[in-house]
Amino acid sequence: MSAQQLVLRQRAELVRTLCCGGTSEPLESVLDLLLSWGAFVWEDYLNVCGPGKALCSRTRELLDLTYSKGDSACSSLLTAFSHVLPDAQKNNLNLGAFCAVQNAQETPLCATLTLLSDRRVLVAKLRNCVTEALDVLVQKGLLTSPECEEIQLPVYTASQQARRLLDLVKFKGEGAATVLLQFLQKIQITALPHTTNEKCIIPASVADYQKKLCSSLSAQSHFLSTCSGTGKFSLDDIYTEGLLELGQTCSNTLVSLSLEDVVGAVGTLNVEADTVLVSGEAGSGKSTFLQRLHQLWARKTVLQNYLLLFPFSCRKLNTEHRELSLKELLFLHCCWPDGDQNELFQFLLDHPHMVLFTFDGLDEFKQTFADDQRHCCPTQPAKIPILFFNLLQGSLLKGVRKLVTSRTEAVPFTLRPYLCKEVLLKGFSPDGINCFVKKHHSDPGVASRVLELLQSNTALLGLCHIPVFCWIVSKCYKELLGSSNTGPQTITDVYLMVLQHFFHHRTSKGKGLGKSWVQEHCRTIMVLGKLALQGLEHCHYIFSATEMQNIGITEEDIGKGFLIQNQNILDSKHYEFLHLTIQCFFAALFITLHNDSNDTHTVSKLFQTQCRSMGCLGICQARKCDEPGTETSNFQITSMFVSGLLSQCHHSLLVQCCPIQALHKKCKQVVKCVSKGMHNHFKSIPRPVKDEKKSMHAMPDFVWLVKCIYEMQDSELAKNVMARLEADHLKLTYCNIGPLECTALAFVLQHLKGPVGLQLDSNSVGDVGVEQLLPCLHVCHSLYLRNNNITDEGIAKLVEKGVQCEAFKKIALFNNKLTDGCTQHFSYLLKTKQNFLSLRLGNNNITAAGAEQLAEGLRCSTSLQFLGLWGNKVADAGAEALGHALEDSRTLEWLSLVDNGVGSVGARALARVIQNSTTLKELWLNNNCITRTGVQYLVQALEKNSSVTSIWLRGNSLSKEEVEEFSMRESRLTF
Ligand SMILES: Nc1ncnc2c1ncn2[C@@H]1O[C@H](COP(=O)(O)OP(=O)(O)OP(=O)(O)O)[C@@H](O)[C@H]1O
Repeated sequence: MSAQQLVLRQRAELVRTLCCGGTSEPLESVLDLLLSWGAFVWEDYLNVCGPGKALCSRTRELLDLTYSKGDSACSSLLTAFSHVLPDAQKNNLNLGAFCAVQNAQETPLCATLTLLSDRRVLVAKLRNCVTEALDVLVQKGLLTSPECEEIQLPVYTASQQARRLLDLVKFKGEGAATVLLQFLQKIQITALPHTTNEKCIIPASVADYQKKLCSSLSAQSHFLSTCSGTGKFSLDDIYTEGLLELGQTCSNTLVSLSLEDVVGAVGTLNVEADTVLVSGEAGSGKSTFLQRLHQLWARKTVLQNYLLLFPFSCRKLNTEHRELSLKELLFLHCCWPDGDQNELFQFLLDHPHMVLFTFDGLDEFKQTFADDQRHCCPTQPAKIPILFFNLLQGSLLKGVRKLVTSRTEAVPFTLRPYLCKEVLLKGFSPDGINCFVKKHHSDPGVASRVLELLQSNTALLGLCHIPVFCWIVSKCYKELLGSSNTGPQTITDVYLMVLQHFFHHRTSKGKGLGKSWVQEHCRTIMVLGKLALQGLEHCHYIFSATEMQNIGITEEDIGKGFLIQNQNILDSKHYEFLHLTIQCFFAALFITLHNDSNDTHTVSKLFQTQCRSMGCLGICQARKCDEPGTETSNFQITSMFVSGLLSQCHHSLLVQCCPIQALHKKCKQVVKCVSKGMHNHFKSIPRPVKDEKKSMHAMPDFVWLVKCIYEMQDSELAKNVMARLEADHLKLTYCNIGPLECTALAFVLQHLKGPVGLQLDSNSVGDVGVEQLLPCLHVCHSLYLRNNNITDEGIAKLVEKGVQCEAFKKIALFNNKLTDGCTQHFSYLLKTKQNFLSLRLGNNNITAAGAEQLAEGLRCSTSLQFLGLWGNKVADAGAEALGHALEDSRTLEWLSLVDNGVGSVGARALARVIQNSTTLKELWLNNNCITRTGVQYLVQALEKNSSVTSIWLRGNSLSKEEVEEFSMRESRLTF
């Protein structure tokens, strides 16, 4: 297909790809290349970049103009796309193989032309030293100060400033261009901007301040700060590495990031932005991660390219109502300088790349992020939200690295264009859970008993992937080990256990908890519950002593340990709940137990979907209506707790505090709300396109409602709800599904009327999650688990159950952690299940030995149609084993051995499959090392085959001439 046709056919995708990040940098980089390759002249450039045009219009203009210029310009355009886009985006486009354009350019004869021909490289170099370059040009009288100011207007990103400078210098002529090129040659900036400039002289006031910052951060981070009222653990003793992954991976491999990587350049999607987001669900360890980062920086163990680190807590920023300048904000909220403030601040302004800001809990910030008010002056006072938002955008202190944590579901859409990357904190891995429990219990006997208990209660083990639950389980180990029944299954069970634990341990010595402990502590529960609910309604998480007194909270109530003194506000006593999730739990207790006949709507209001945008319970007004915030997240957690508390199994406990009729009534309300919520969700499923199956793309709300049903442990409700679902395919990709969600999903989905395809790609299911999904495997005809950290262990359990499920016919496990250890299980599956259709194991770690194992099963299968082994390492020996096994297959239609180190020996074995098969349609062998001999086998086999439509052989060991020769001989070969 010609380049022009490719541009036309993919117009919508090309526009979407260039515009999806919300920044114009990719478009401008493409234009840089087109200019430098001579595909565009200056007028073209101005036409596309005309002032006031939206990004999409500019991109369309670019495509139109290039198309009108013909095939050669289009091939330059596609090449430019392929240079500029990250791999992940390129994968979805066909950019052809037009790569020789830039080489055609001759070495330019003069400096102004060099500015044009080397434009992309020059922009990259210059963006780190625009100020220095301007200084040189001004000193030589080649530019004026107003021209410099114009270039450095804060609305422009560093790259845009660099481009404006190049353009201006070009128009100034040869003299200016020569000076600029000489300057760039001299400084030879190759390193990233975030490395410390060795030549920088650090003034004494800055060095002193750094020392003070380090010692204050060391002190603050010594003890674990959240949940810290419950026995002081030093962070060193308890800190356990959590799983950190890039939000959007540029490659197909899952990378677990180190702490340095989180802040560093790895995974950057937008080089112009300075803000890194670390997101995760409630209790996944975001605050603890930041605390560890502060501690290690203060010890000079990590991130030493940042000379200064300013830690902020959004919870504390909420309490600041004054207008402050940036300088005041830094010094008042982080660390007060003893030396010369002006010199220190000036250093900061001059060396932004040496400074790191951290903001904990963006989701807790009262106002939603907005970028409509610009504030660029570092000395002018402004309201806190304005300062904060302008810092994140880079309008204030451009170049300072910002690290922000937030609950995933509360990240505002408007913030995305200002993020250089997103890192997901996914809680503990199975090893992490082991490690945490062992750290928590100094007695190894206790630790191993707790771990044994977790292994025997997989629902609880699933919960423990979230650190806050792991903490509760470890804290309440006595209750757990002593319990005679199955132990907690739901989050509500776990929080009830912590409630019981605290009341037990803070009750006067010798007096244990009686059966009627809820009744005994009803007053405390209700006053703390009221405080918690009022707090949630107002996004209020820190409480003054007066507020607490007004509600009737006494010293004795405080003494129960659920509230701890806030360490950041020193002038008077302020309290916060041990953890935000505990605040949600108390709010839920209040909603459940409060028995006011006038108040019949609280439960319904809590569940109403629209109430989450209007301000739940009618009060939360601070945020914009269309944005999710913490209140959404917190009210969702609260409603899960309400569902759990109203579960039949807790009635006997709660009836001590609330009449049974009232509990029944509220329970009915929850059932009604959940059913209605689900029903509305199902109603919104679009009709299927012709010839396609009806597919439900589940939104996060669906997962939340599923979790509510699970908390209620109400199978009847699950059955009734699922009876109404009419879909063949459930798509839950990128929905933060971990083991805990898998438990809830299986509880509900097992009641589906008929089998569906369940697509869970790109979540954190893991082996524990796989095990949790088993109860619903009989209603899955296809299971998609790409990118889910699954190992051979998970596969063993999956196959064991899978062979018993008649409907289960397809599985996709692309990009997990599978090795040869899984192939014996699949082999067994293929032998045992003679209706199994599709096995996709791409991008794992399967070698020839694994392929040989698999071959045993393949030989016996009379049903398999699709076999995908893309990106493994089966090599010739593996291909031979597979080839021999598939020789007699009467069902195989599609086989992929792309990128497997297969040579001509392997090709020969596969040729025999082709020769014998009457069903095979496609064989994918790209990126292997097949030579002429191998292709000859394939061609000969094709002569005897009429079913195959294509064999893909791109990227093998063939010369250009050989490719041409074979293309002529056999049109079904694709090179
Ligand atoms: N890496 C870790 N090592 C040891 N314990 C941890 C770790 N992360 C979290 N925890 C435990 O989990 C508790 C909750 O963690 P944390 O407050 O950091 O979660 P969070 O993600 O900030 O929660 P939220 O979104 O609700 O604010 C901590 O008090 C601690 O007990």
